[in-house]
Amino acid sequence: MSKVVNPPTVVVQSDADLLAKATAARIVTRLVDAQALRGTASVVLTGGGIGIAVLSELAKAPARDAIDWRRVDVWWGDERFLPAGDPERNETQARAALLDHVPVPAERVHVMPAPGGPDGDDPEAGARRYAEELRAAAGGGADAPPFDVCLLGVGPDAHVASLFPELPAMYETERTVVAVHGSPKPPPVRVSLTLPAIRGSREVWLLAAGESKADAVHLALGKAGPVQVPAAGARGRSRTLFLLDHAAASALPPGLYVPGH
Ligand SMILES: O=C(O)[C@H](O)[C@@H](O)[C@H](O)[C@H](O)COP(=O)(O)O
Repeated sequence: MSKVVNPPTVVVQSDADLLAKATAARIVTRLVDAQALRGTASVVLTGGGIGIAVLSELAKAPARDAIDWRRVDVWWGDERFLPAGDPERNETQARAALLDHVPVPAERVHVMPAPGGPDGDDPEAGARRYAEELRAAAGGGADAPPFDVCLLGVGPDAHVASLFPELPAMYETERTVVAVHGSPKPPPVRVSLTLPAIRGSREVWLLAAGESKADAVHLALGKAGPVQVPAAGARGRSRTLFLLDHAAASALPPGLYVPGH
């Protein structure tokens, strides 16, 4: 079967606040539609400012209860390898922003490893265990489920999840989850989905707000390769959205998107 990847769609909001609200609304529709089609829905969460702001807006959105939270699987695109409960963990922030406020069953919240857990202090062992969890959820011999939506923040260096330019994880073609050492964004040790796992998603949504992201967004929509520009390699099987605010879209050539209000 030939693999056709649709070109990304760019959607621009006036500022970060509206971007977070509009993305939250979009998540409601996406997960409700997935449940109507397949019974369950799956979402991959991201850390970072805009990613957590989206979760806070989702918690506040009156329509959030249109989602049957008992049938949602929650995964992470990356995690900072810090002890459970650490305020800098993406998990801790996602729980405070959303997961503590909606009835997702604990067994459907697929937390990435933390030091001091079943893997000791070994992020590689944790990555292997998370990969097993993905394989078990996917069933049928697949390596990872086709996530309904994979949310990814974008860094100023065009990183997504904990996939940083030129680091060994960018060369991964087999594994779905890897440990990352030497992350330029603190903390240095992280666990991350790889591009092969991300690309198995039905939809990938890249979120960026602020002028510091403008060049990264420009490169990610150009012809750059994913080793240098990880965001250029993050694409969904059926759809890829770049959800931006005006500042993050400011380096894009005219004509790439329809200017909003
Ligand atoms: O653990 C993390 O920090 C991330 O998951 C990371 O990939 C983040 O999404 C980007 O760095 C964007 O973060 P900001 O929105 O805060 O710039």
